[in-house]
Amino acid sequence: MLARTAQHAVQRWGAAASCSATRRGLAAAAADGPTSNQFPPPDPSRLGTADLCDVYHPEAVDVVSQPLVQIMQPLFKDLGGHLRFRGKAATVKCFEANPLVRAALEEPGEGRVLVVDGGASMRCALLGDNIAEMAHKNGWSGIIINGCIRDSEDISKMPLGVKALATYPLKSAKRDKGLRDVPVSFAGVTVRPGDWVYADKDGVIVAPEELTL
Ligand SMILES: O=C([O-])CC(=O)C(=O)O
Ligand SMILES: [Mg+2]
Repeated sequence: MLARTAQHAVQRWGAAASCSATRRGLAAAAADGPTSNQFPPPDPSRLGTADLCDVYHPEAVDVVSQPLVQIMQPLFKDLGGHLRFRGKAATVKCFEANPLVRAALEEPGEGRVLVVDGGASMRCALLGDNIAEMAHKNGWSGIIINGCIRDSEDISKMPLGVKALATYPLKSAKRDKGLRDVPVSFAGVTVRPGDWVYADKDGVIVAPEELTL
């Protein structure tokens, strides 16, 4: 994988400059002058989804391939105070009931991302300010919900990544709890517990292993 990573990085950022420049950073790349590629190398610490796609999904959209990463369809709104977040996935599959969402976010997050398949219901919210506050305090890095949240004004100020389809003011039911830590499929991807999720303003990508740039 590393060889493939390096190879595609070189293709994108220019053979002459990128190998050394990627390591030495933007300032050094600029100092290389005209031999530098017109695009600066990415900041590897950001792990931006576009830069990750350039390396791990190198084939163009019109080429059928089986890349390492999956890209979620662009269905989600950025509703948390953090636009960029990443971490290992934990999952919940539920429909119009959020007890398992609460239970998951009550656990130590250890930098994980909770991925919730709420069946795209537009009829209630699976997350509100109380649960989101708890998630932040427990060390979750973010939450992605195929469904709705509420208390969104407060959640937008929290240092937590939150992506969801929409906001809706009605709370969910508490029966028919659903399933915890099963594979979930929505937005064109399948997320398995333990996969790595990378989210930012551009979108969400999912990989079976931790990615580096
Ligand atoms: O009660 C709920 O289901 C969600 C909610 O509003 C909160 O966490 O504040
Ligand atoms: Mg609330």
